[in-house]
Amino acid sequence: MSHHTPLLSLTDVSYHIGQQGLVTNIDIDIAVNETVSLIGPNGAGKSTLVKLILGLIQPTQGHITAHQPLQLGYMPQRFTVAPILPLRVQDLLAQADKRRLTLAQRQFIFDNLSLNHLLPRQMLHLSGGETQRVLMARALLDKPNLLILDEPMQGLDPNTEVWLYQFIDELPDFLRCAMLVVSHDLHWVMKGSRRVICLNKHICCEGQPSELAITAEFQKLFGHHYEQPYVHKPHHCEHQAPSDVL
Ligand SMILES: Nc1ncnc2c1ncn2[C@@H]1O[C@H](COP(=O)(O)OP(=O)(O)OP(=O)(O)O)[C@@H](O)[C@H]1O
Repeated sequence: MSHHTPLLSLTDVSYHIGQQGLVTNIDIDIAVNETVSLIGPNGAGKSTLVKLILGLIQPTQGHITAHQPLQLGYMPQRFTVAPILPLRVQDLLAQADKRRLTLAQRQFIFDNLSLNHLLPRQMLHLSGGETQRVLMARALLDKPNLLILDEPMQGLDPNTEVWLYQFIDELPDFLRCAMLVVSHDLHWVMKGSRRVICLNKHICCEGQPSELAITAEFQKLFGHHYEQPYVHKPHHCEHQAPSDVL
């Protein structure tokens, strides 16, 4: 299927609570295997849009159409486990549908996310970065055709962050999928070639990063934070080989 085969369309979607429009008149098309970055200030409606796509809430206006059977993967912004609930990493991951990936493919995910030693551990006792890796694995094990990442880099140290961005940029063929990445990391968003949608209740602008920075509304929202092109500087360290990054 080509990059331009449509996967999902939002048509004039709004979500209101009473008189308040959380998102309004949203038109978005996502193609098969396309990566789209979603940015916008706090309260812009990004999480609301994600909930609409996940089907957790229904549009109060407009409609959402899947052009292919959707298999959604979702990596949440936060994951909290009640302190009294025993939940091991392997218990959480066991919820994925085992028929969708081969054993070797599942092992690829465990190996690349360095999860093998974490499997017997309690979710409650994991560090932030370890939790993110488990949540990423959980989303991928379902072999989604649309993967939604909600601020996936929160709480990650710079090395792990660089590594995780690279991981999602270079997913192997068997995991290739469309991605919607909610991000506050303008530097990552603007250095890539992925389509960017800037939300501020409505879509205030969208396009390739090179086109985006020049629109007036974008400048107003982000101009003061986005003055210089980003230069990517992984923190090299004599004592840490790239494979030790995790
Ligand atoms: N159930 C609700 N009832 C009332 N207001 C809500 C509800 N859910 C969200 N809101 C409000 O809607 C607005 C959009 O919220 P949303 O969480 O979608 O924003 P966001 O772009 O994800 O923000 P952030 O970057 O801070 O995570 C916010 O002002 C929020 O307070």
